[in-house]
Amino acid sequence: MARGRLNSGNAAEQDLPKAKINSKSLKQVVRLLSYIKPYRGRFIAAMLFLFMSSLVGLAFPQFLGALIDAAQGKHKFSFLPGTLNGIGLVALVVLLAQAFVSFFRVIWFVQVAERSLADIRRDTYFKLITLPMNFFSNRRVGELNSRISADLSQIQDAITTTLAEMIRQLILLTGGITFLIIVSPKLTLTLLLMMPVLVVIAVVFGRFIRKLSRQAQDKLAESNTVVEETLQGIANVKAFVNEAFEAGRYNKNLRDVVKLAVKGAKFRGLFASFVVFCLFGAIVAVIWYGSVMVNHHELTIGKLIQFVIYGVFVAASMGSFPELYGNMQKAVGASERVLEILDEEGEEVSINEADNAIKQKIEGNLSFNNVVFAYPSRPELTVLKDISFDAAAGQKVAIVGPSGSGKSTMAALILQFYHPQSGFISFDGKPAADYSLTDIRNQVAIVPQDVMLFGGTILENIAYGKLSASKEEIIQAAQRANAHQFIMSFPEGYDTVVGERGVKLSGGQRQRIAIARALLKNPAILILDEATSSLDSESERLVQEALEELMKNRTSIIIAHRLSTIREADKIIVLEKGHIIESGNHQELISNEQGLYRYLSSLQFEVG
Ligand SMILES: Nc1ncnc2c1ncn2[C@@H]1O[C@H](COP(=O)(O)OP(=O)(O)OP(=O)(O)O)[C@@H](O)[C@H]1O
Repeated sequence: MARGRLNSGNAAEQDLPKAKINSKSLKQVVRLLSYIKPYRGRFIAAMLFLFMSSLVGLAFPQFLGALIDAAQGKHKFSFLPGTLNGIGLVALVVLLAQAFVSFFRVIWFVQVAERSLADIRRDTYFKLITLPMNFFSNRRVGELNSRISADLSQIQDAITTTLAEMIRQLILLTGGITFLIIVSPKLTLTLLLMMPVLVVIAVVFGRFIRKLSRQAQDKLAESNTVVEETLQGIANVKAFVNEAFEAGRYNKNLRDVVKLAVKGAKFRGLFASFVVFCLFGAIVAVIWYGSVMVNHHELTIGKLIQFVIYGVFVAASMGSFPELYGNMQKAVGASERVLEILDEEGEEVSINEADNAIKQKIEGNLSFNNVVFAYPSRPELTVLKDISFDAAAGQKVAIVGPSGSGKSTMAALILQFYHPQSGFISFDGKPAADYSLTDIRNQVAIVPQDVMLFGGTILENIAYGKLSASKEEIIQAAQRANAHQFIMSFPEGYDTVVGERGVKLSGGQRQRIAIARALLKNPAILILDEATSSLDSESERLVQEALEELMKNRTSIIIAHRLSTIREADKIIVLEKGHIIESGNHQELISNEQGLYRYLSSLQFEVG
């Protein structure tokens, strides 16, 4: 039982790191708060209502005091009616007003937070997907994902709850203390001397207990690792007859968990006794001293009760600050991480589709001019060393070479995923820098090795090549890509859902979908990253036919793994360790007895 409580708590929330709140971090938060600007009218109204409902909350002890005094025939509150019914009626009206105000306050805060958060989410997501490729090689997808989910949820909580709650508690605290002083400065002094000490002790104690419970949690996780390890390696455990050893290991861990949990329980018990003693002690002390004052006619009973309730208000808001502050720290940390993404330099891609339309046409002439390149994440390894070659419009150029020689890197450079450290790539004789990024990517298509299909219909997946394509265009592309027949063999045809929750397509089928996609895009330059995994001969024939169709009338750069498919290429470039060591057509290269191409060919088929 004790452990159940000890281990409770929202793990995900606990995991979010807290940040220091200082002027720099607050500036960051203010920047993020600028997302509230479009909804500021509603935000201000919500703040106003929050203010009002907190003030009305402060008025309730007044009503209670007035009611009790009125019951004793005393009329101490000049601004309220003197009769019991009169006071009750006013209280009811105020209550209704309070309910009304609270309703709108909550709704408006949520509306503002949801809308501005959706804006932040949209901007963060768009920034993420337009960041250069290099950004992604240094980060894990899970980490980026958590920024969009956990971090932004924390900020959302801060706007909807924490901020409002902090303001409310601040009003209750200052208002409460003010009323305490008005009711009885003497009693207030007694209370205020006790309270901060109690609150500080409670907070420090609470923190210590939380630390203990976290330790117990860690220990428990450790013991679970033992279970996991032994179950995974159960064959080993059995083969070595180590059951007793593992049981002993687990048992020791469990004993530690229990020890920690019991220690935690002791402190928890102590804490509970302390709270009960101090809390009730404080109340008893105040009531005792207050009663003495009532006896001496320094205070009415109504005022005493009022005082006790305000005292509870003040204590409760003092007690709520540490948690609110902790949440604020988490939100500040989350804001910093989100802003980090928003501040990154993105690629020049517009969020408006219309802006990304082709402005400068590319005929298909491509050349590499003394290109030298190392990945920014691994600057010490020069992947491409002084690469120069030309591909005239409509030509087929194949790139071959051992694994790791830099073939895919060349494709990444053509697509402008990265930029050379020296040298340049040009299209139709003009350096890539003279074109807009979207112009280049819109006119270059890639059929990758591993075709990624999105969870959607086959139709949607093909249309990814040209979002504006009509169904007829899509079907036509599928027919040219030898994909129509297999698509129609599914009961739902083009509306068949693919991916995790749908039909799983074979490698060859996925490739033909990718070819249909590329056909629809109709690029001037095509990059074919040949699949390494071999298909069966029928599937291979269908894919090869589709590829031939796709390569017609455009420049094709073929990253070839099977040399049989590139015999007809206009030019073959042989790459080794980032250098072009040979180039020419098949006949020329094969006649070089010492050449790498001839050697690679001999490994794959009889030299002809
Ligand atoms: N994102 C990256 N960051 C850092 N280094 C990379 C990255 N991608 C590839 N490399 C390195 O660049 C070199 C060339 O890789 P590349 O993928 O271009 O070779 P490849 O010729 O296409 O190989 P394969 O035939 O196996 O696909 C390799 O040493 C590889 O480790």
